[in-house]
Formats: sequence, C-alpha cells, structure tokens
Amino acid sequence: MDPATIFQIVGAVVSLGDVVIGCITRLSALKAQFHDAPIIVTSMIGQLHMVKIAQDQLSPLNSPNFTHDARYRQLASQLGNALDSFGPILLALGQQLDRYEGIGADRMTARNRMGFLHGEREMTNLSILLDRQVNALNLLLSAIQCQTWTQQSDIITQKESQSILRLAQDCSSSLVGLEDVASFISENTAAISTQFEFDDVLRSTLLYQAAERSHLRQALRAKKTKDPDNTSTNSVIQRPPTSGFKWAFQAMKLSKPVTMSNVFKTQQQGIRVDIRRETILEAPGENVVTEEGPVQENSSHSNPGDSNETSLTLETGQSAQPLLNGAGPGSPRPHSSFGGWRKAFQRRTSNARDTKPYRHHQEEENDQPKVTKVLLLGTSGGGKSTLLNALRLCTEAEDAEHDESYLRTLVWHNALDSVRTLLRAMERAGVPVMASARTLLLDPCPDCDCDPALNPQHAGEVARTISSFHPIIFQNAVRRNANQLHVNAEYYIENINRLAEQAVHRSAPTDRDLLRTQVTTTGIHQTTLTYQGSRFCVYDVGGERSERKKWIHTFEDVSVVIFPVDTTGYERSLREDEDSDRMLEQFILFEYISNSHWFTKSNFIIIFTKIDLLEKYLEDVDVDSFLRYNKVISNTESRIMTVDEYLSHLEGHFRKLIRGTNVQKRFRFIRANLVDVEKHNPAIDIFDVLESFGTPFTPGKENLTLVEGDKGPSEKEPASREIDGISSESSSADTGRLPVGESEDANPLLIGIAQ
Ligand SMILES: Nc1nc2c(ncn2[C@@H]2O[C@H](COP(=O)(O)OP(=O)(O)OP(=O)(O)O)[C@@H](O)[C@H]2O)c(=O)[nH]1
Ligand SMILES: [Mg+2]
Repeated sequence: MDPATIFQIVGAVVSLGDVVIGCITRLSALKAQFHDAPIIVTSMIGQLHMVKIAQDQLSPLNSPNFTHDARYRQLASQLGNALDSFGPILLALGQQLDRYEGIGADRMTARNRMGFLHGEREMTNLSILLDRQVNALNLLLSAIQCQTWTQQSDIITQKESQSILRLAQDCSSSLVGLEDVASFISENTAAISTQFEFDDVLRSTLLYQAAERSHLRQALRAKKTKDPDNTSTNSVIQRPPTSGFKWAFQAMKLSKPVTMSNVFKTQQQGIRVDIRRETILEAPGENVVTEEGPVQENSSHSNPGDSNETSLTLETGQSAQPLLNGAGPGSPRPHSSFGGWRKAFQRRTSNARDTKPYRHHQEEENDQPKVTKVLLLGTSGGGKSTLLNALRLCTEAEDAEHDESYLRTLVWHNALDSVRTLLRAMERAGVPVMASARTLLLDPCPDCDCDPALNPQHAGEVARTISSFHPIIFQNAVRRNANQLHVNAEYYIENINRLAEQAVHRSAPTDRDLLRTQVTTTGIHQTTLTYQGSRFCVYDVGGERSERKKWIHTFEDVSVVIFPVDTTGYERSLREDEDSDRMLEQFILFEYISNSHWFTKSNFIIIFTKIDLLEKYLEDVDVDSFLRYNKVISNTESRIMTVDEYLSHLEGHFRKLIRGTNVQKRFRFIRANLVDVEKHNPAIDIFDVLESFGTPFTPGKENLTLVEGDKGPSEKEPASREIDGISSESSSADTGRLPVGESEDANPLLIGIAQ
C-alpha cells in the first residue's frame, strides 16, 4: 500500500478522537443518571478509554514523515481491514446513546418494550464490536513497533493475530444487520423507560424469541413493504471510465501485502457499489462525465500528490440529511472531522434503511437500451473476479495508460508469495530450506515488496534462486500440504525468470500473468459491459463468509446468476476457515442460491473453473474417495479416472441440488479455463450464453426468456426449507458474527442472506 494511504487510514482513526471522548462523556453521564445502568455501560467506558490510548499512540504516525517507510505496507493493509468498522461502530454507539438519552416517559407497550430490549442487545453488540476493534488496534500497535515489515508480517500472520483481525474485519459486515435492527425494530422507543420488573418474563416469551430470531428478516420485509417504490441510488459511487486490468485490480482489495496504493485508487468504469473503505477515499480531480452526465466531484481528505485517484460520490441530497436514523436535528450526536468514515456510515445507513437492493441503471434510464443484470456469486477463490476480468478483455481494448509499475508489483508479489507459502510449508513439514533462499525470500527485504523494476538486479537474483530450487519443491510434494498455496504458484515459479526480465525491461505483465493473480474482493462492484450491442450490468462480490451479508443488496431483479465453481476445491479448506472444505461449501452455497426465492425468475450459468489445473490435481489428490465419502457418487459407481468423468459427476451433483421440477433448463453448465485467453477467451462463450437467455428481466413483468422447455419459476417448490447439513460449528463470539438470531438467516455460511 502506498504509505500515503496508510497516512489516510491512521488519520481517519485518529480523527475519531473527539468522537471517542464524546462517547465517554455521554456514557458517563448516562451512568450517573441511571445508577442501575447496565454493567455494559461501565465496560464500554473502559473500552473507549483503551481506544483513546491507542489513538494517542497512533497519532505520531499521522505525519507525512513516515510515508516513505516501506515497512508500513503490510501493516496498512491489515489496518485497513481491521479498522474498517471502527468509525461506524462509534457512530452507531452515538445513535444508541441518542436513544437512551431520549428515554423518559412512563408508559410503554409490550411491543415497544421488545424494541427496547433489542436496543439493549444492540448495546451489547456494540460492546462486542468495540472490543474486537480494541484488540485489533492493540495488535496493530505492536506491529507498528517492529523494525521491518517482515517482522510485522510475522506478527500479523500468526494464527491468533489473524483471528483477531478477522473478527475485527467481520464487524464491518455485521453492521449492516446492526443498522437494520436500529432502523426498523427499535425506532420510536422514546416512551420506554429503562427498568421493568417483567424483563425476564418478557425475554422468555415465545413472542420475544420469535421476534429476535427473525428480526433481520422482518426488518428487511417491513422496509420493503414500506417503500415499495424507493429505488434510491444515493449511495452509488460513480467512477470515470477506464479500461483494462488497472481498473479490474483497483476494484479489489489485496489479501496480501502487495503495494496497496492502487487498490485504493478508485478509477473504474461504470458504477461501483461498495460499502467498504476503498470507496470512501476521495481525491481532488477533474469533474468526470459518466454515462449519466457530469457528476459533482467530492474532494475531501484527499491524498495530495496523487491526482489519479478520483472517486465520485453521487449523493442526491443525502449529505445534507441527518447522519443517523431517529436522530432529528435537535438530537445530540458526536461531532468530529471523521471525513471518510462518516461518509461510509452514511452510505451504510442509507443502504440498510432502504433495504432496497441496488438496482441497475435500467430503472432510471428507461430510454436506454435494456441492461441485463448479471450477478457473480460463489465462494472465495472460485473465479468470479477472474471471470469479470476475462469478460472485460472481450469488450474493451487495453488501456494505454496502465500503471505498469503497479501491475508488475502485483504479479511479482503473487509470485513471491507463492514461493514463500511453499517455503514455510516445507519448513513446517521438516524439509530443509536452502539458506540462500531463506535469506533472500523469507528474511526482511523491502526490495521484495516493491516494483521489481526499481531493483532489477535484486529481482534477477530472486529469480535465479527460485529457479534453482523449484524442481525440489515439486518433488517434495509440499504443495499439497500448503493448503492455502496460490492456485497458480506453479505457473509463477515456472515463469519467474521471464517476470524478472520484465523488470529489467520495465515492461508490463501479460494478460495471462495478470489473470492468474489472486486478489480478494471485498464489497460489491458493479460494472457495465457492452458486447455486440448488448449491455450487461455485472456485479462482482466478495465470496468470503464475512462478505456474504452484503450480497442481499444485489439480489433484486437479477436476470442471470453466474456461479463459478472451483473444481480443484475438494480436499482443500476455505481461506477463512481451515476446518471447512471448499467443495462442500460450494455445494451448500449453490443449493441455497439456486433455490432461493430471490432467483425464481433468474437464469443460471454454473462455470466449472480451473479446468487447466484439473488433470494434475486428479493425479495428486484422490477425488474418487472424496466423492464417495460425501455421497456425490455411490459405492456402486466405477472408479473416477478422468477429468471428464469427474466433471460429469460434479454436474450431476449440482443438478441434484436444484429443487423443483422443470427448472433444470434454466441452469447451464460450462467448463472453463479462465486464465488462458489468448487463443480463445472463454468469456466469449459466456457472453453467447448470456445473449441466448434473451430479454433481460424487467421488474413487474415476467418477460424473462427462459431456456427452451422451461415452464418457469411457478413450478418450483417453495424455497423455504432449511438447508441440510449446515452446522453452526462455533458461537457468535468465535465467528465474529452478531447474535442476530438462530434462524436460517444466521446460518454461518449464509448469514445475512434473508429468504
Ligand atoms: N489456472 C487457473 N486459475 C484460475 C482460474 N479461475 C480462477 N483462477 C485463479 O483463482 C484465483 C482466485 O480467483 P478470483 O477470481 O480472485 O476468485 P474470486 O471468486 O473473485 O474470489 P473472492 O474475490 O475472494 O470472492 C486467482 O488466482 C485466479 O487467477 C482458471 O480457470 N484457471
Ligand atoms: Mg473476487
């Protein structure tokens, strides 16, 4: 990450100082007012004091002096992740305090009482969230003390640290649910007093428990009924058009300490909808004309000196409105210069309150050609973003203004990361690693994290070292032990000399190099593609569990769902949960998505990805026993030997997961190698299938052309049954999820995707 971006992040956290102090003061006043105030108030005061201390320690970093220090890169990416929800949590706390301070009347109904109890629950939730942020802050403070970024990396990549960061990161998506609660369940609670004798009785009633179990779902429905015509796009961010990979990779968030600066640059074609941090970084720039016309530029807390960063917020009067629901103009609220955080929360709040999933342009632009809304869904690493990049390559010429340095760094870092994962796995397996390789690749080395063109000599040395030991690595079969090994590690290692050559000649990486990079997506990214005169509005989402809560915002009026399946996912665990098998997770998620009532009118394309890697995988890892063990095939079937047999069984199993009669033909299965696009880009086939589906979905009219023979969604069974085999294997405290109830909505895999 560009140190300047770290500067912004730290600045944003530090700038919340007065909010923290405000919250402490208000909580203390609350405590004084109600001597029997819940213990939670006292504990939150303590937490906030810790936040204040952490902020004080961070504030020296809020200075341009450190911006050239490479060791902050790793830290910055983690800081960004972990503190994403820091501002919103404090703001939500302020909202909660507004409510408490408004309490005073003496009478209340049982319904209001329930709302209030939810309010208390929110306070507890806020405390949990705050606690996680405090832990993350403390961890990051320790990392800041390190002398080198590799030491930082070591601290941060420890298992416990990762768990702390994951919990903190997960809070940001929990806030969507939290805000729903605040908006719909606990509103108008001013006439509720804080103490009632029948608390326990009320809590144990079925009515209360039922309300609690499904309150998120109720909230969504209630709001939907309330605002049937609300198609607000207040929170949509307009981006200037660019093309090619620069856009694609800027639209995603890196999971590793690649130089992050450009990830947060926000040039992008079409509209990107994202409730995470990267969308709130703004910079001065020229007014940009989008497809809809000129858009007002926003220029707060910019990164000086980086005029490429241009992010535009299209907020139709939104900015003038009160920040939080239920807090009128006279309501007390914390004030501060929290800039981007405030905007992030504002956007989050408005999205949650609308509970109107994002609609594509079509509704606002009836005179425009019809746009087919295409949603990319699936687990992390399935290939959603790679597919989007491949689709973009079919539709646009490469951008001549590529930031080649960034792209080179991205590829170089993916290559080195692959090697590092292997070396660490080798060490864990007791295989000795050559001292020279260790020194060059595992020891602190700022040069490894920059554009290799800045020090081509070093890049050459790294390449020579890697090529000297790569056969040994593969002979040792360590790659299968390195569970989270980069899926294209072998490719990068084989091509490491060429990549080093690129550094010498300062040339750009190829499409094949770029398509193989791994960049974890967060948030929701929308882009419009035009192929042979047809317009497609494609949504790419993050597939990790903590990201899935956001998906619901995209579920309305979807013409086509594309579900990439990582065919190599068997016997490999999820990145976010080492105890869960990737393939099983794909089964479960697909069953949910394909039978969800949201998509009864949608067509589906299921893409089996990574076909190019399959042959080797089948040799290395026995797929037959996996399939038998998980009852994908029966014991009477003959042994699976070939790629084709495997994929046929896989397709058969996916088809079995689709419930209802006569719906099968809405589902198309495609096999693809998404990364070799030179001879034949598989995206062309996908566009062809998309076009074959015909007229896009129009809300209110059932004019979606289903594939021949399909009788339509009415014949489907109601998709309300609970999904078998999903276990809530850990408590909400462990997983970082809010205890919003134990209905299917709170399912660990599908949390937030309400039926
Ligand atoms: N060799 C090969 N690699 C692929 C293929 N499809 C995807 N990949 C790689 O798989 C990795 C993950 O792909 P992504 O597109 O980032 O996955 P995603 O579904 O967007 O993941 P999230 O953003 O985390 O939800 C990347 O390194 C891709 O290059 C394929 O067909 N062949
Ligand atoms: Mg992605």
